[in-house]
Amino acid sequence: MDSIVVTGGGALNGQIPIAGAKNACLTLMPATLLSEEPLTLTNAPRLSDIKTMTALLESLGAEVSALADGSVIAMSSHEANNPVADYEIVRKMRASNLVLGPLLARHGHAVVSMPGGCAIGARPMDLHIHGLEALGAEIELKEGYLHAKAAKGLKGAQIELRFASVGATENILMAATLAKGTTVLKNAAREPEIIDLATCLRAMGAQIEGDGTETITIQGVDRLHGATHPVLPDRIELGTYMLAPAIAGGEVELLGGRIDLLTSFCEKLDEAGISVTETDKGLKVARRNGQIKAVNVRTEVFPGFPTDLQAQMMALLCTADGVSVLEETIFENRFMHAPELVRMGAQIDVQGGHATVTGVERLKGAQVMATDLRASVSLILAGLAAEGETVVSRVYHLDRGYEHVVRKFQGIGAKIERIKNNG
Ligand SMILES: CC(=O)N[C@H]1[C@@H](OP(=O)(O)OP(=O)(O)OC[C@H]2O[C@@H](n3ccc(=O)[nH]c3=O)[C@H](O)[C@@H]2O)O[C@H](CO)[C@@H](O)[C@@H]1O
Ligand SMILES: C=C(OP(=O)(O)O)C(=O)O
Repeated sequence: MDSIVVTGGGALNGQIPIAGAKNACLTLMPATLLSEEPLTLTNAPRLSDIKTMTALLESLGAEVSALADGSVIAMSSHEANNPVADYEIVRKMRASNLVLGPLLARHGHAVVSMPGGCAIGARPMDLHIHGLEALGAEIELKEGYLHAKAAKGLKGAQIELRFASVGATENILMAATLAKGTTVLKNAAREPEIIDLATCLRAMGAQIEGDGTETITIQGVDRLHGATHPVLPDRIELGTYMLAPAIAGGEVELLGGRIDLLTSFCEKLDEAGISVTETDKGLKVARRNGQIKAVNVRTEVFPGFPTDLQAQMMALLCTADGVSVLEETIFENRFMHAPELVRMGAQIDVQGGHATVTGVERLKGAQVMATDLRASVSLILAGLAAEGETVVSRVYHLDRGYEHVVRKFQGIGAKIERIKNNG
């Protein structure tokens, strides 16, 4: 298993281009199943999760080509007639569950392996299931697979989600585009990735209003056609790299970055003493003066502070002046980076969903282990400012969500390399 070695110290300066959003691309790709005509995505990120989604769609009979070094994904579901999403692929990535709604809408039945829990939480599927059942599907769990059928086709319905789940909103939205009649989805997720999906579906001929608000209305149509859609910039990759100069010093410009994708996060950076300025190419980030101030952070659904940036923010707060409290409200087990940061000299006390971080003057390099995608990158960020060498193992997690991660950090002057281990 490869590892990443970071040598801390030294300010970071330069530019980083922000890729297309993993979480948008992973929901845009299954949308191809809704049409027999081609769907092309531009600005796609080059990530292992995208390869997994490619393999899943191919297993369903779709044709998927990665063009222009992977930044364009051309898909055709003309021949996609297998409605079974196999455990062997689904188990690799939770987002595989996003084929359920499209398969059901297209074939009237679908058999999709339950994705199972993951390191950050149990992540059940009840909201996806209840929503699709409200559209007229009958869903049964048999031998680890969700067997869904809608013999008479899907029908528009009024659905209110108990929690504004991103994935459930996406599955229901996609299924409802081909249902008969009107669907009104209340307490829908409002994340930018939902708006991106709705924008793409509209380009394919869907009738959707209200995306980005709590109520989405979908008027079902008979068929969707082909389209070409640019994937929106990755706000989590953006926020991650914004933290690099915040932690290590220097000034970095994030090309393609937008404040509207990260308003709560930018407000917290401001409170912590980090300046974020809009430029004609993106965002520039630097410390306002030497010291980082302690801040309290509570993760929330959009437009609140994103859970996917909580680990990276914790890395920043480890060397802040004072005591910060981070509250994780989205996932029940998302502080696995804390004990690893403690190995680097951080002072963190985790009690249930709260982590209290008492800032220390300097972190110290150590051997640490990545436990999930965002935890991995938080350890790299911590290593950038630590004294000495930090070796992060199990970095395959990183490949899921950060394209050319080493090259991008090196581009701003970080001392970082990937050590291949073929053993
Ligand atoms: C591929 C993708 O886009 N992943 C993102 C998506 O995940 P994902 O779509 O899985 O996240 P959800 O918004 O669905 O999950 C949020 C919370 O709702 C719970 N829940 C969800 C569904 C359900 O049927 N029942 C239920 O109880 C989950 O266990 C979790 O505690 O949104 C998360 C929250 O912003 C992000 O961290 C992930 O990076
Ligand atoms: C939790 C994440 O992804 P996924 O939902 O694919 O596990 C993430 O991107 O941080």
